[in-house]
This record gives sequence, structure tokens and C-alpha cells, in this order.
Amino acid sequence: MQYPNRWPAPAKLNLFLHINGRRPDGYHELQTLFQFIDACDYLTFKLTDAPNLVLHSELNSVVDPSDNLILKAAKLLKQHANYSGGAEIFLEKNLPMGGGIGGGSSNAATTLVALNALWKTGLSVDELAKLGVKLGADVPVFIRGLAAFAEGVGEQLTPVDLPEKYYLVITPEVHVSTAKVFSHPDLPRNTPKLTLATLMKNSWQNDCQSLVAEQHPQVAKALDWLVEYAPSRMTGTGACVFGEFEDKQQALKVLSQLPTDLSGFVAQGLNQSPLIELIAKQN
Ligand SMILES: C[C@@](CO)(OP(=O)(O)O)[C@H](O)COP(=O)(O)OP(=O)(O)OC[C@H]1O[C@@H](n2ccc(N)nc2=O)[C@H](O)[C@@H]1O
Ligand SMILES: Nc1ncnc2c1ncn2[C@@H]1O[C@H](COP(=O)(O)OP(=O)(O)O)[C@@H](O)[C@H]1O
Repeated sequence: MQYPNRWPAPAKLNLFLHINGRRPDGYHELQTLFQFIDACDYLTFKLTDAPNLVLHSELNSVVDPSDNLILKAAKLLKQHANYSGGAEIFLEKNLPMGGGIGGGSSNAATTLVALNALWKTGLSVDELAKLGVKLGADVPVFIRGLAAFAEGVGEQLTPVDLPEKYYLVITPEVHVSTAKVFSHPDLPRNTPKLTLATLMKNSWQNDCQSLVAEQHPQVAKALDWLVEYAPSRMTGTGACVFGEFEDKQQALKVLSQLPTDLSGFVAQGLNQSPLIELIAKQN
């Protein structure tokens, strides 16, 4: 089978994020809507007979390679499948980190999907998703590659077909820790659970937004600015915020007016991830 050289790891947005409660293990019950966007990191894999797993990336100076979700994912698959060889992995990092657009989780998912194909370890998508959730609650949605309504701690996924709008994503230069947001005493945790049909009719919100905006003036500033142009919210636990547009030109026009101390990009919503499209083309 002819696989490509570069494997995409797309970002996601949480179009809404509701927190319904806290479980005894500290994890939170959520209802959230995931859609991919066509902004991606890219990974390249060179297979080796030697068992070593090596990551080449500018990120190595910021995230210790042993903490990098890419190497953690590769190690997990290698151990699970009892694979004898190794890989050199090259990462092109384009996505902002700690922004709530899921770059780390997506990198992990792409590593699992790509190495499973290249190493011919033969795991099913369900098995890969089960491995992936050990690395992060967001990893399975990237492995399955379909826009989805998520419940539980984010692992119960129902695929959904959504309008593929354009988003202006603002990337405030602050790193928000997901663990810190979820452990904050003031985080609202009591949004009632609703059916998907009801949620689709309601206006959408992110229950982490007020807390994160209070703690990070750059996030509040981005939201105050963007909301003048389009319905806007934060994604995940922040710091990125996004405004929805029907029309790409309109989104680009607003981007061109962004105050100089903010930065961002325009991307299109996708119901199928570029990673899964690529795998489907091979089969
Ligand atoms: C809440 C979301 C929405 O997409 O936030 P973002 O990370 O994307 O901003 C994700 O589900 C996050 O997924 P992910 O980033 O993979 O989370 P994990 O590594 O599993 O967990 C990071 C920390 O967040 C908290 N956490 C995460 C998920 C959840 N349902 N309840 C939690 O309380 C836990 O304290 C955990 O220690
Ligand atoms: N390959 C990776 N890409 C990005 N972040 C990574 C990676 N591996 C580990 N991390 C760690 O995970 C943290 C959260 O990453 P990221 O997925 O970008 O944020 P978020 O979950 O908020 O979207 C980073 O700050 C970094 O310390």
C-alpha cells in the first residue's frame, strides 16, 4: 500500500462545552460538540529496524521528548502490539499549544493511526481509540476522525453532520492549563444534561469561558473584540477563541482588521478529518 510522506494532524474546535458534574475520580462529565478545522500539524515517519523511537522537532526545546504525546503514543502502540522495530518521527508544528484546539491530542492520534498502518500492527479503530484515551480524553475523536457530540468524560462519541462554516480563530499568547481550569473551585459544574436534539436548537456556550477570561485579560480582550463581528466563543479550556462566519471572504476581512496585539487565522470546519480522508483513500 502506498502511504503518503506527510500525515496531517488537524486541530479541533469545541463548538460548545457544557460541564454537567464532577466524578469521584476528579474527572468531569461533559457534553461537547467537536468539529475539525483545516489547520494542521504534519508528521513524517521513517521506519527503522532498530527498536528506538526518536522525535525530531523544534518542540524538543520546549517539551521534553519523553513527555511528548507523539513518543508516548508510539511507545504505547509498540508495547501493545509487541512490535520489534522503531521509528524516527519528524514533526512540523504549526498549531498553537495549550490553546484548546487539541494539537497535542491530534499529534498522538495521528501517530497511532500512521504507525499502525506503517508497522502493519493491524489494530482496529476501536482498539486504537482505546489505547488513545490513555493519553488524553480528546485523543479518540481524532482517531475516529468524524465531527462528534461527546459525552461522559469526552469519550462517548456520536458522529454528527454540521454546517462546515468558516472560523476566525484568535490565538491569545497565553497558555491555559486544562488541569488547572478543571480543578478551580469557581468553575461552574452544574449545566443540566440535555439531549443532542435540544442542544442543537439552543444557543451554544462554553462553561469554562468566564473563568478563563477573568484570569486572562488577553482572552477577554479577544472575545470582546470578536463578538462585535460574529457569534464567538472559547474552544475547550482556552485560550483560543473563534467567531463563526458563513463566508470565507468575510472572515478574512475581519482577520485583516485584527488589532496588532492579537493574532489569528481563518480555517474551515470539517466533519471528516484530513487524516481519516487519507486513510479512506488507501482502502
Ligand atoms: C475539556 C477538553 C475539551 O476538548 O479540553 P481541551 O484540552 O481541549 O482544552 C478536553 O476534553 C480535555 O482533553 P485532554 O486535554 O485530552 O485532557 P486530559 O489530558 O485527559 O486531562 C487533562 C486534565 O483535565 C481534567 N479533565 C479532563 C477531561 C475531563 N472530562 N474532565 C477533567 O476533569 C483532568 O483534571 C485532567 O487531569
Ligand atoms: N506533540 C505535542 N504537541 C503539543 N503539545 C504537547 C505535545 N506533547 C505534549 N504536549 C503538552 O501538552 C500540552 C497541551 O497541548 P495542546 O494539545 O496543544 O493543548 P490543548 O489540549 O489545550 O489544545 C502542551 O502545553 C505540552 O506541554
